[in-house]
Amino acid sequence: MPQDDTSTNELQSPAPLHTTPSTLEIRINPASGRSCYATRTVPAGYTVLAARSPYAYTIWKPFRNEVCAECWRYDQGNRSFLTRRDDEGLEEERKGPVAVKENGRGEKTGAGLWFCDAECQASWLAREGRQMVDLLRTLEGARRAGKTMIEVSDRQDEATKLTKEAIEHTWDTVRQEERSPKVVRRWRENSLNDFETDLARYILLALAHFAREYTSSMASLQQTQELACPRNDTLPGLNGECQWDTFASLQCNELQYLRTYPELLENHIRIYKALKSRFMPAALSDRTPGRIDRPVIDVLASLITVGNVRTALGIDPGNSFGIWEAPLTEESECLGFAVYPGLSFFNHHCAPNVRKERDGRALRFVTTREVGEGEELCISYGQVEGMTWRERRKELSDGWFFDCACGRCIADIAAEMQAQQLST
Ligand SMILES: C[S@@+](CC[C@H](N)C(=O)[O-])C[C@H]1O[C@@H](n2cnc3c(N)ncnc32)[C@H](O)[C@@H]1O
Repeated sequence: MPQDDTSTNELQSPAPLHTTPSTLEIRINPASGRSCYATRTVPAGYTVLAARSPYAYTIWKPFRNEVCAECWRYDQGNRSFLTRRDDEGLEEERKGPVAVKENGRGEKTGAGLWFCDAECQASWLAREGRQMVDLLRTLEGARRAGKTMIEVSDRQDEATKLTKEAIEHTWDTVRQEERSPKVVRRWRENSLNDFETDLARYILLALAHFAREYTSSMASLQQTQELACPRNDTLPGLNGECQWDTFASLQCNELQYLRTYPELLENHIRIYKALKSRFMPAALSDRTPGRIDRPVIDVLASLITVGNVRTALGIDPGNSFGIWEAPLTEESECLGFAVYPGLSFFNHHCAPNVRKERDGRALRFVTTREVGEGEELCISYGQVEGMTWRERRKELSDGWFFDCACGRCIADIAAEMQAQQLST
């Protein structure tokens, strides 16, 4: 999983969480794809873009009961500040039967949400809706008992690399299988390990947001809409808060990622099967509480397609930001990852002019120096600034699957070539 150095440690005087769309525009950089450019001179310390909340995210299971699901506060494993769980304390307001399930050991399955207090809980519920708690709880029912950490093995050699055709063929087989409702029902018997369940939570959040956007636009427009995603060359609106169309237009790194970690294809398929089978309307009808909104569930079920799940899985590597324990040190824990679609059009530079500032679940991008009109606005994807160009390239190629074409690398390579020519 690519990681980055997002942290609050650089936060001195928090800039306002406003977005300033007129400050930047997205254009194509021939060497690195879509990229953000300043439309006017921007002073140092200026927030060029911000998002209050990610479109989709996950907190890794080992940290789930140590991190507030709303403000992402983490206190080195101390849990005493977390006083509320899931929708605890709100039971009396429920319309239907309580959606608590039991696992094989007779323990209650929760939704995996812990909050500092009623205020954090209320903020989360106001944004995500109470039915999201039930959806997460339903998904948690698929989690295999026992402890499984992230399972990513060492890189494979060339001979074992997956091809695009092999990936397509594998997914086509899944598409064939799912034609039979009986087969899909059987998929419900499969359980997921922790890594798979955590990735499935991220996908579920994204698709639940999509379903909500879709149903509300249906309600307001009262006309049929096209569910298909926009093409990959779409230039999105410049707003830190985004919808599915911007999310789905992010660069997909499925092939590069699976070629590096081929065994993950199996995890991806298990995740898809769990989502598909557990959120079938029929599967939910006998289990979910009265407050789950049927139209949203029906739309959600229809959005759990091979295409949409692959989109979400392919976006994670290369676009997600690590949620790092702050302040950032060598020992900081990576608590999870989050995708903020509006912020994913910033390219990497080995001498960046924009820094990331995480403030709770909000992320803002702030200039580190004055940036001239027309200049590219770039962040650093990792902590590579102190490395040689060869080290930087390796780090970026290994973690982010691209050969860096930033101005600093081009200049460093050119200087080395010139020095070599002079010495011969
Ligand atoms: C988060 S996306 C940035 C937006 C992307 N350019 C696009 O068109 O969607 C990261 C991807 O942008 C490209 N990229 C970013 N910085 C780059 C750089 N310095 N050199 C080459 N490619 C870069 C790589 O393909 C990388 O995987």
